[in-house]
Amino acid sequence: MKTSIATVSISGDLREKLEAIAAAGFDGVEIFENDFLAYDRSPRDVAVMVADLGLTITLFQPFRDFEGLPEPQRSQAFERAERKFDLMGELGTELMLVCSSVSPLALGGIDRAAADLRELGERAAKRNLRVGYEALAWGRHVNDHRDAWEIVRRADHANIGIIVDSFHTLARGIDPNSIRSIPGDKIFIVQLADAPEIDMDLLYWSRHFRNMPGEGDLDVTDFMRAVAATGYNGPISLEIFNDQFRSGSPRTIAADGHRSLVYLMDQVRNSEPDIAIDVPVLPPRVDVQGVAFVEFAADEAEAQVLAGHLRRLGFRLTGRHKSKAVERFTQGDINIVINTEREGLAHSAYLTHGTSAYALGLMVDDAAATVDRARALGAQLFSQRVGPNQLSIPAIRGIGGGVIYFLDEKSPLGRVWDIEFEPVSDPEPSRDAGLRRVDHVAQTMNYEEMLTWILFYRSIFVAEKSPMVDVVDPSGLVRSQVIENAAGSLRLTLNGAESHRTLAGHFIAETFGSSIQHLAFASDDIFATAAALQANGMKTLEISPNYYSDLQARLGIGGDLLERLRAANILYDRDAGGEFFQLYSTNVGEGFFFEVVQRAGGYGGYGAANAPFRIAAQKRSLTPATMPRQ
Ligand SMILES: O=C(O)c1ccc(O)c(O)c1
Ligand SMILES: [Mg+2]
Repeated sequence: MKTSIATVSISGDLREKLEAIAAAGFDGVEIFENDFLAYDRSPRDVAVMVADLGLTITLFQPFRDFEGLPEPQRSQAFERAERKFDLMGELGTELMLVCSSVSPLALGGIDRAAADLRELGERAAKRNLRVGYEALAWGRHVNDHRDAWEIVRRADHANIGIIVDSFHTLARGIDPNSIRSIPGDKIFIVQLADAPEIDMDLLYWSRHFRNMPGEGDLDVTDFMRAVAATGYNGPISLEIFNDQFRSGSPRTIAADGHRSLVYLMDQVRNSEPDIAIDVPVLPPRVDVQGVAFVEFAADEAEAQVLAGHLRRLGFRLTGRHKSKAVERFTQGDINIVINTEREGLAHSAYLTHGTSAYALGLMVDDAAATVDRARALGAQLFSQRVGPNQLSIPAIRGIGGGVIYFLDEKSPLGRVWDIEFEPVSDPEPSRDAGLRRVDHVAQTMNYEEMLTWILFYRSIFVAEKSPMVDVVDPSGLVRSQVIENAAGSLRLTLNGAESHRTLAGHFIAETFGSSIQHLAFASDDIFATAAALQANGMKTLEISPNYYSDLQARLGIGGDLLERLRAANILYDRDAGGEFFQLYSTNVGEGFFFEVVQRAGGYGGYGAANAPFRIAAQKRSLTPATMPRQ
């Protein structure tokens, strides 16, 4: 199946757009007329450029306000179409999109529109061109693909077909299964876009908030399944109007687009096994069984400081790497690795970001298949020279240039600790604090990167995203999005900072880029954990007394429980499923921190209601010299 993307989806001038589109691996491109008009080379030059990049032009668009006009506007519209047919000849493209009219002059009437399209088909046929008719969701008389199809059917001309666009259908809540009754060869091209669920004017929503399939909330897979059922085998083409993408990196946006189509077609193939769909077979989405380890890069001095934090959290030094400057700390099922090597990626991560949690190890069923899937989805593979007593651990690059390693039980990877590490007993053991496993990993990034990473995680792993939550930092908004699986064995929170004055923004600025900002560990008894942490000399983040007064008013928490929460600086939340308890470390460096949580019952959230108060407390505890006060 051929992939395509509209030039309007990418930032830059026409050359930059086309280069990024070719580099991302697309077969074709829709030339959005304004992108051509704004460019200063001739149509023939553009045709050569497109061909030199190995692309074909799948569509020229849009031709507006054509059908249903009275005279003299009707004749003028045909004249206008002839001029655009001339241009298409020079560009070397044979398909034009006519979108349904929004003109106040348009008269409406299905037969009138059909007659106009039939005549346009006659004119197009003389030049071996074809015309596809698309219902805009806000079209004056035609705003539903079912009406567009009836018009195309009545036009009854070989050179006239329909163009379906997932946004226009899904945004209006039209059942995409109505596409199944359209003959596949009358669908001239399929345009795809997703969008976040926002209640707003259709035109504004479409022009500013579309995003790549898989990044939003529309059921684009369901739409594409219906298209596939018609036997359609032309190009699938992204048409994404998005303010962020217009200012984003052309290469990144184009690469995300290509990934979204590979992912989408994989989903379609899996859900329509009886339809022959010409796309490569990928290993299935990967079920993550848990976080096997988190690896920090540090120098020797900072490794000591970090080890101190870990010991106060109840971790013990339990292993030393046989050939590298790497130590393993454990508690419950949690493994924390500190890497102080002077070469390799850990060292470059340290030089770039300072002490940082630059790598994540995930336990999966099949590490090799995981990397195969990730590669097919355009992820960058990572490997380093393997020394004696070392396994070659399959890995890909993740957020901020970090790494995600994969371990499995079916290969020696599951015995990595025995193979690569020498057991040691901690010379400075602290009290076990009852931390059982990693509850979640929080990654902070610039807001513009969030969609990229949402798509990255969702396309590779079995994971869903929950709605975006706005978290109020005293100095600005931070947007938070959860990626998690049903079992809760993969829980990632992605935080997008829009301002450098927020805690998240400060962290990105000080550590030179996106990375893991906090690790949350699960306890089965947070009060016992708090007592152990205190015995170990750990300082927890101090929460304002005002917070506890409100807890009493808001949730009716009183008496002994309120006192115990207040005394241990534990935050509390409740949802329909159960209760949630959280406590925080003070900052480790420039905004990194640890969290301890207890989920009682089936609490499914992350304490979003508490975030503003926790962030305010963290900002109070940062040194005023480095952290701008509001
Ligand atoms: O927003 C628009 O006008 C517009 C134009 C052409 C399209 O294909 C489309 O889906 C929307
Ligand atoms: Mg469209």
